[in-house]
Amino acid sequence: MSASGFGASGVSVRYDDVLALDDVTLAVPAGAVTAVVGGDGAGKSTLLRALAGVVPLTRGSVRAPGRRATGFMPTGGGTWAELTVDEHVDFVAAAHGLRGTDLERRRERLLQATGLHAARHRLASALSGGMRQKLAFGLATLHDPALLVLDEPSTGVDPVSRVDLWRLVAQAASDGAAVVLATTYLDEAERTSSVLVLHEGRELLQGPPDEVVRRSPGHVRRATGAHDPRWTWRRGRELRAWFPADATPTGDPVHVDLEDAVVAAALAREAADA
Ligand SMILES: Nc1ncnc2c1ncn2[C@@H]1O[C@H](COP(=O)(O)OP(=O)(O)OP(=O)(O)O)[C@@H](O)[C@H]1O
Repeated sequence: MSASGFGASGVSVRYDDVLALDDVTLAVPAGAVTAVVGGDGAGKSTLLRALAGVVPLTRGSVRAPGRRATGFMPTGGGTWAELTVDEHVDFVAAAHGLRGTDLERRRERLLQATGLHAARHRLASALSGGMRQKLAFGLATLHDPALLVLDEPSTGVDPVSRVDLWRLVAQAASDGAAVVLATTYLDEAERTSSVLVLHEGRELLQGPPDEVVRRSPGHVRRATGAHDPRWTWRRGRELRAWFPADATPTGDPVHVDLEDAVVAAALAREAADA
């Protein structure tokens, strides 16, 4: 864990009989965006909830600044259907003890940054999905948290709003926050400082995106002939095939990106566990 940041060290979390996280370590430095990626049930939400201090640890430790200096945007949540945009700001501001001119300055900043000025008197239930996500982001950052934890902030959001949200995330990091987010969009993760790839609660790969790509196990090829469907996946109009490091791969080489690297790492782990 870096001295100027936060993170998790050897963290395990068990829910009854499910070991959701198994000995995971992650540094979340200030002034940078750190991504947690992985498939369904990989443990992304559990790790973020552990960092936000809302789930008890079974083992390990978390270095975090405490609730008052943490901003948490839960997946698909953080807003209430029956409150207007302005009422959300009032509600969250009250929870942080913000009032007076300081509150009005922060409200104005949120409305400007999220483009929600014209919608300030609208109920959250009458906002588009993208507007709701931007509101949730604005609320999570209203108190200028030192640690910002975002669980799939752009999932289900149209491409234009995704760009807007990403700009807000990058701005929070350049303003000095330690930002950690879960995402299923590997093109987003590719733009972060560091990526943790989780699979069934365990770390598969970790590091700067280009390093993760370089360290991806085995060979990835464009699938041309008949390949075992277990080791094949679709990328746009093409099929990809994965081969273990000691195999002789067939098919054209491809430019491996983070998405290929993550799939390759998951397949390698499945092959090793089989
Ligand atoms: N409250 C809970 N009680 C019991 N099991 C849980 C609970 N929350 C999560 N799990 C289990 O823990 C594992 C990790 O779940 P988690 O939600 O952290 O994964 P995820 O990577 O965020 O996946 P998704 O994107 O599908 O939410 C899964 O097997 C899940 O079923």
